[in-house]
Amino acid sequence: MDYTTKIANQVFHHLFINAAGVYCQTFEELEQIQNAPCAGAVITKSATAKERSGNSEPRYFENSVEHNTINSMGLPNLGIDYYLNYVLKHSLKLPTLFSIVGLCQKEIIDNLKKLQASDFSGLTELNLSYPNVSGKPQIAYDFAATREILDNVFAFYSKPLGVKLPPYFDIAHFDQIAAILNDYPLAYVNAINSVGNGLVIDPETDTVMIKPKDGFGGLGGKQIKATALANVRALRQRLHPQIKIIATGGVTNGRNVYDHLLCGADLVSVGSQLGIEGPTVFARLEKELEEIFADKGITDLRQVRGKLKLIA
Ligand SMILES: C=Cc1c(C(=O)O)[nH]c(=O)[nH]c1=O
Repeated sequence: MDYTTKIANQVFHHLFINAAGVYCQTFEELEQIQNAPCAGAVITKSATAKERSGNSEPRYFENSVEHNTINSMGLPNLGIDYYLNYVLKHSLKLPTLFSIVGLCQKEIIDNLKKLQASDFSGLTELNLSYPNVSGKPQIAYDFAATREILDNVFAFYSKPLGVKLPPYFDIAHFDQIAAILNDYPLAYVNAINSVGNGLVIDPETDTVMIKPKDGFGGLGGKQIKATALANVRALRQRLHPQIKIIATGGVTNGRNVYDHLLCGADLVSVGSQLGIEGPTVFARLEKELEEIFADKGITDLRQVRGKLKLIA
């Protein structure tokens, strides 16, 4: 199968990319994705202006039997300069995306001004969907704040930009966020981030699994697949066709990848299952996907992308 896919100035030869936050904290982890068979791209951990240690532990739990995770990492990262150094100083095998975040609008703008002034020429992913530490809703759940930030960003940022979105659960919200995003020259959207503020309990001890926020954390893995598919589908139906879609959420096997393609995904990112299985996951997913293509006689991605069928 020819997986060649273009987003802005980047050409991808495989569908898969790590989800920001997974296998991308350090040079070593980033290189493991660069060298992983069937990986199509790499993205950095969402970077703040300065290094952060993140929340207290335990802050992550994976159920490898059920392919589910919960996390409240608290934005640990080595700071924007570390990741800039990585993308500018090393010969990168794959298209490498730069994830940016800010605990306030000023930090977002300052981070993007630094990228704008740098020699980085790849795709930037503005994460609008991390749990906001100041107790307000996540940025992308505040539609006025989202519009304000994108107005301020596109007043100066001229390099290709995508945004990472949280899951939406209301048709009116799909309509509202798409109407905002369609007003900007976005290269892509990445949907979805973890499903916010879930709760997992240890049956042995009647205790929450993670310490931060009294156990509330972002959900990932199999449990969020239906929500992820719906968000990819709803955004594909509403966004201008030039805004591409990186699908994230619930990918644990080739069928899930196929379903995201049916919903309109251009690329597919893997988070929880990558963390559970390691970088060999991409080759397994691609093999399983090709078995499905063979069964269905599919020889071109255009026969699948966006081809979800409805019931007449
Ligand atoms: C950037 C912080 C994020 C984090 C985190 O560092 O806690 N966890 C997520 O599931 N998604 C995020 O976007």
